[in-house]
Amino acid sequence: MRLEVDIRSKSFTSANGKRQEVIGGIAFALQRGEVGVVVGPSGCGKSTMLRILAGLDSDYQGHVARPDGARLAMVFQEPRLLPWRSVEDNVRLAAPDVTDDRLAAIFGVLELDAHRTHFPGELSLGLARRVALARAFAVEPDFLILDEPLASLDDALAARLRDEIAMLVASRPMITLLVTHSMDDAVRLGDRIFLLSARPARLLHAVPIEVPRAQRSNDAVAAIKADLARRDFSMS
Ligand SMILES: Nc1ncnc2c1ncn2[C@@H]1O[C@H](COP(=O)(O)OP(=O)(O)OP(=O)(O)O)[C@@H](O)[C@H]1O
Repeated sequence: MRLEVDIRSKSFTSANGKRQEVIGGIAFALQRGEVGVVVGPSGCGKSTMLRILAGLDSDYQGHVARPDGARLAMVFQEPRLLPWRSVEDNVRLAAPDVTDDRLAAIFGVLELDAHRTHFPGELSLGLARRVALARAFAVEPDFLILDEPLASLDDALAARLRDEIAMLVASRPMITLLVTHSMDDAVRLGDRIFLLSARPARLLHAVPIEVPRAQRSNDAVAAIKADLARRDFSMS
């Protein structure tokens, strides 16, 4: 089971008819069990790339091979919950085959048990993100895409949710691709970090993180970040 990405070019035509290249060359492969983290400047084309990988946009030059029959789950920056359905129904509608035990386990890890009967309008952004993540994991995906799942949360909440994501990722061998602006999150969660240039996005470096995720203490993370800074990976 392998994801192969070779996007040579992707352009949009703006309202005034001008073509604008958004992706200028991104190629990598991810194996089952691997977590790839994409880091790049704002507006460089990360969400555009994720839409291509998810199969939502086929208007590009290049080739993407998703694993045959792979079940895909995607968590967008905004949680996109059904407002008139409870938390539990939002998850069950997306994953009708989920067992009560599996649901309880996911809600347990994501600290959602007390919110099963709440409606999306009653939830903070952090809780709504958790529900979107619960929905994604309930589907038991083979390929999981997370677009900035920790953005706009305060530091403590982001750290908790990051640990919860790490726990859920460890519970299932899938291909995970996560986008973030934070080198700290990238180093804590990734097996490989893909550093993109400013628009049009090109893959500048694919950096493996050799220390196993479970052994990434604060000290280990600080050392990895210092090493990356020393190697001065330029992002432009
Ligand atoms: N449907 C579209 N039509 C025209 N231009 C688009 C479209 N979607 C995205 N763009 C442009 O493509 C560029 C890249 O957008 P994209 O959302 O992929 O960047 P990003 O790296 O995810 O940004 P951010 O870090 O801010 O989330 C932007 O300049 C955006 O305006």
